Amino acid sequence: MFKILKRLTGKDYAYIGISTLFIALQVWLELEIPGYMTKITRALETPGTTTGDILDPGSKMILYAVLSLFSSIIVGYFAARVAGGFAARLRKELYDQVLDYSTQDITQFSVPSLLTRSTNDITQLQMFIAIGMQVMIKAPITAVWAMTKIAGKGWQWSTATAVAVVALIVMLAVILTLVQPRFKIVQRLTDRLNLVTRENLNGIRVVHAYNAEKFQNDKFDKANNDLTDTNMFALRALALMNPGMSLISSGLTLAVYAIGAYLIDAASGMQKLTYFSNMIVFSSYAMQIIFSFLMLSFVFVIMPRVTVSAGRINEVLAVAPSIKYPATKPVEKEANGIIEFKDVSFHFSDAEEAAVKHLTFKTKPGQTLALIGSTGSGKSTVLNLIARRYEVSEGQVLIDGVDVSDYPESDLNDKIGYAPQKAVLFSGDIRSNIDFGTSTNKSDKLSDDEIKDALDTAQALDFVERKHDQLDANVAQHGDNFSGGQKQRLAIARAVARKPEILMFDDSFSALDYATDRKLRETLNKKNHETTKVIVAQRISTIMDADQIIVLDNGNVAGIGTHDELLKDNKVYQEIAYSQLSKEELA
Ligand SMILES: Nc1ncnc2c1ncn2[C@@H]1O[C@H](COP(=O)(O)OP(=O)(O)OP(=O)(O)O)[C@@H](O)[C@H]1O
Repeated sequence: MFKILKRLTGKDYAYIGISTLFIALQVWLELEIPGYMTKITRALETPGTTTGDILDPGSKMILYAVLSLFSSIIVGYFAARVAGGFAARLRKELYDQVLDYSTQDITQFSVPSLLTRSTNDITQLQMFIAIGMQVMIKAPITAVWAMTKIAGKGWQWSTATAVAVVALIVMLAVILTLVQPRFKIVQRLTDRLNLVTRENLNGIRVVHAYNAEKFQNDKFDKANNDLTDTNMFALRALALMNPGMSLISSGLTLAVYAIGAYLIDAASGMQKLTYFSNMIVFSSYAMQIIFSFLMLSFVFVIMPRVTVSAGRINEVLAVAPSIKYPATKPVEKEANGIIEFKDVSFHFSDAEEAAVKHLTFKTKPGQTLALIGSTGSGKSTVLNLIARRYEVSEGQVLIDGVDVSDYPESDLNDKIGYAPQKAVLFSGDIRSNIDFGTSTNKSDKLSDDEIKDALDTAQALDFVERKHDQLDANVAQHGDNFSGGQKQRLAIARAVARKPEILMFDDSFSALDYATDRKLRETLNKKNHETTKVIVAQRISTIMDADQIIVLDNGNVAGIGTHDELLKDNKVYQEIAYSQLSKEELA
């Protein structure tokens, strides 16, 4: 927790300092009030007192109460500023950190857990700072100040107050020991509930189509009930705090009056009046002390959760992105668009077998490299290795003669235009989805003609032009208002518009009909003949014309060559080819 609070800035500490001054003022004003009460009590007991004698201390009491209210408003304002600003900075830091994570780093936490950490967990901390600034500073000042005010007014009363304070501390300690471990579990179960809900909402169509509502509901109920049960236990334990506090404060009042009754009874003459007014003042200050502890207990109620939340946020901040990029640009040794794999193997950390084994190949600029193989054979992994989304386990991946790990991130990204297997679109319009991100190869703002040219290459122009708003046509979240094939074409256009040295298509042509698939490749070859193209495909017809085809089989390289070469003597390739096309079509 303290580690995370180190992020408070000098300005925050200045605000905390100002708040402390106003809190001290507030406490002083509040502690002055019982003094006026004594004056009023004494005046009432004194014969010949007029209304004017009571009006003066009475109006001062009201004035002090109003000033105290204004002080607390000012403190509240600064507390909100510090807490809100701190939460915003922390959220940004967390977000930036997560954005730098590689796919593998993210799997350490899971997406729903990262979401809970950057929302719910940060809100807990924000609340803690806001309440803490008002209460944690005020309570000790009030308690100590009030104690000095009552010191020497009667050891019997002081002993009663000390007993009440010890009873309070013991009660808080017991309850918090019970509650703290539960809150740790609560945050984990909140992650789980988030995960199940997210999964259900994302897959809602499949859930309905398979009549799987009951199965999914049961999953949700389990996550929900687990969370509720754990929360209930913690909240029930915390609910004991209020009655416990009432019991102790009422017990103390009772003790103060009982002791007072005994002392007054034993005293004589004016001494009786002194004891009486001392008792009134004492009970008022004693309540201030107990009230300070009551306020502190609010902090202790949220403290267990906040400690867990701070730990969870620290966990994310402590995981440095596993892929590090150098800051300076390397000197390229070969022409643009040359990809070379030197005996590359890659192993997922949680997998038994390598996903890619001993792959060696080299492309020429403008060439088309194709990857084919059954599902799970390692094709997407090869693309991820080229873009350094994954770090090789063995061997070396080079682009233009330089190891990919020697490129700064943006330089490497500038070289590559990537259309992923599952097209990813962002809410906005077509223009913002095609003119996406930055690259040294394109202008900051693409002209309509450039965007249309990319759409034309991707065979997407016809359906975009049919839209009423054309380039300004709305794109919903995830591109849900477009068909699968349309989404893929828009994703291809986005990659093409980047004008990279290397274009990578991960099964991007699978949702296209054969004619569009062929036309797209022909246009690509014509307009982007200098660009190296890497195509992952399941269909032989998509890759037949490639300059180099790599056949993958369960991570192993089953063969590398042209279509004719592989068809002649590569068993795996022959199997795939003959299962899709006739001998005449393949010839
Ligand atoms: N994040 C991951 N963690 C562990 N193993 C993974 C992960 N992603 C993929 N794999 C495994 O690595 C192997 C290669 O996966 P890859 O996605 O490269 O296959 P692919 O040939 O592209 O398949 P497809 O044609 O179905 O897209 C598979 O066995 C897969 O189960």
